[in-house]
Order: sequence, then C-alpha cells, then structure tokens
Amino acid sequence: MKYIFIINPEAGKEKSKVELDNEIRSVFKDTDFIVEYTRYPGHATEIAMMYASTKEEMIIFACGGDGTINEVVNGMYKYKNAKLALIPIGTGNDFIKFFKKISKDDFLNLEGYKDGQDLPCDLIYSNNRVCLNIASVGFDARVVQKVARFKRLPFVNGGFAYILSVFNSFLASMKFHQALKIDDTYIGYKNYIFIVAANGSYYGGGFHPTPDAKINDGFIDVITIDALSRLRVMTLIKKYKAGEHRSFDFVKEFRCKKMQIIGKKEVVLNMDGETIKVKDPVIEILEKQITLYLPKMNETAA
Ligand SMILES: Nc1ncnc2c1ncn2[C@@H]1O[C@H](COP(=O)(O)OP(=O)(O)OP(=O)(O)O)[C@@H](O)[C@H]1O
Repeated sequence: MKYIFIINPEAGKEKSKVELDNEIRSVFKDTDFIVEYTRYPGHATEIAMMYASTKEEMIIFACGGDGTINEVVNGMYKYKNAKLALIPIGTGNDFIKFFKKISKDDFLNLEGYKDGQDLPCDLIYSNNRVCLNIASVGFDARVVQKVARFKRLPFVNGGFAYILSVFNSFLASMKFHQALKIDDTYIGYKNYIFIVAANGSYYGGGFHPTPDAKINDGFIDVITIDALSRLRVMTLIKKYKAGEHRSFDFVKEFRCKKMQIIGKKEVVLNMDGETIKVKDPVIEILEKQITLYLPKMNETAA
C-alpha cells in the first residue's frame, strides 16, 4: 500500500504544516509514503490524478480544508485503486462534521490511520465535476463566488472577503426564479433564496441545511428555501445554522437520485466551494463512487 499526502500550505491556520510534515515522516517511516505540497489552486487535482492513474493500491490523504478535499476528489474519483483519507487542517472543515463519532482530533491523529476502516461513500456529480459534500444554487452560491473576487483585492484576507461578500450579496436581489425537476417530478417556476443538494450535512462554516443527509445512502437530500424579505432572512439565519428550519412552510425537502435546476438564464452552481456558471444544471448521485479511509474508532461512523 502506498500513502500519498497532498498538503495545501495555504489552508487554515491552526496546525503548522511543518509539524504535520514531521509527524507524517515519523508515523509512516516504515511505509511507502510520499508528501506533496500544492503550489497553486487546482494543483491538488493534478497531483491526485497523477498518482491514482498509476492503478497502484493507495490511500491519498487530502491535507487541507474542504476546498482541498474537493480538488483531491476530482482528481481521483474515477480510479477504484485509490482511497481517500482526510486530514482537516483547513478553516471550516465542514465535511467532517458529518461524522458524529469521529472528532476532528481523531482525524488529525495520524496514528489512528495505521488501523483505519473503509466507508464507501456517494458523490454528487454535475457538469463533469464531483463534490463530496454539498452543491447549491442561489444566494449562498453567489456568496461563495464573490468571496473569490474580494480575495483578489489588496489587504483583503479570507475572513474579511467572506464578510464583504455576504454584505454585497445581501444588497443584490435575493430572488432566484427557477423551476425544478426532482427525479421525474416537475415543479414549476418559483422564487427561491437558494436550493441545496446535499450528500453531507454541514457547509459554509457550520451551517446545517440537511440534518438527515447520509453520505452513503445513495440519495441526494434537497432543500429549497422560498424567497423571503431581508428582515425575515436575518431573523431566521440562526435557525438555519442550527438545522432547525425544516418545519417552516417556506422550506421544502426532497430526496432523489437526480435533479435539474431550470431557468431562463445561467446560474452560479456551487460545488463544495468551487463555482461554475451553467445553464439548467443536472445534479446526480454517484452511488458509492469513492472509498473513504477513516481513522480508527470504536463505533461505526455513519
Ligand atoms: N499553493 C497554493 N497557493 C494558493 N492557493 C492554494 C494553494 N494550494 C491550494 N490553494 C487553494 O487554497 C484554497 C483554500 O483551501 P482549503 O479550502 O482547503 O482551505 P480553507 O479555506 O482554509 O478551509 P475550508 O474550505 O475548510 O474553510 C483552495 O481553493 C485551493 O485551490
């Protein structure tokens, strides 16, 4: 078995990359391991693909935040010889919050991977890309898209870019006029704030849109939020963050294998923090497409 560590030196701030590097060299010293550092956005996809396509049995460790996981998954998901492990040294690390019985410290403890366990996991597919966690269209996708733009400004770091982006998106129209196709059911045009298609259950720094979503059940959990006034949105954000929004009549839930978001114009589609502009995206589940390699724990993870 080969162990490939792909480290994003720009991710998060907590765990020092030097410390992680030393730990890898100490814990994995008697194994066949390689440590690679990303040098630019998108590089983790290239590295993961380069190794996974050799067809050798391997575990690829995505060391970073959710953006790094997304890049690594996109490079390796077609190759069954490669499993994915997660070392959450990013800022939000929302994907791993799905695992109630494995803490962030467990994921960070390299010793735990000597005797880990496999969990086949679904992926969400759209427009030649996959994501492990959550895809969305509407207000939150716009926020993600604008963060990247604000980050390019001088003296603007990630946190400030996020605040600027939320503020800016809040001032723009918050109505997205879309029709939906959920499996074979057509739902006519309506104004939404956003539409979330989830495999995992947390995103955006701890928001909990789909508390019942399971990463290995073969389904996409969809929630839609109808257009509301800005004041109403502000009063409800806390409930949305806590996952307590589902009883409101402006929230609808669906579970499906495939959906389409239909509109007159292109939409911004967010897939785990990566955004693309597309017309009428089809979003579908790829059942058990990837194997997660989880650190040792006492009970089953999902
Ligand atoms: N060497 C690099 N220089 C600049 N950016 C990089 C480099 N390597 C990777 N990136 C980019 O860094 C971005 C942020 O990474 P990531 O999402 O993993 O960390 P984070 O934002 O701290 O965590 P989270 O998404 O969990 O909040 C990714 O979009 C990735 O493309």
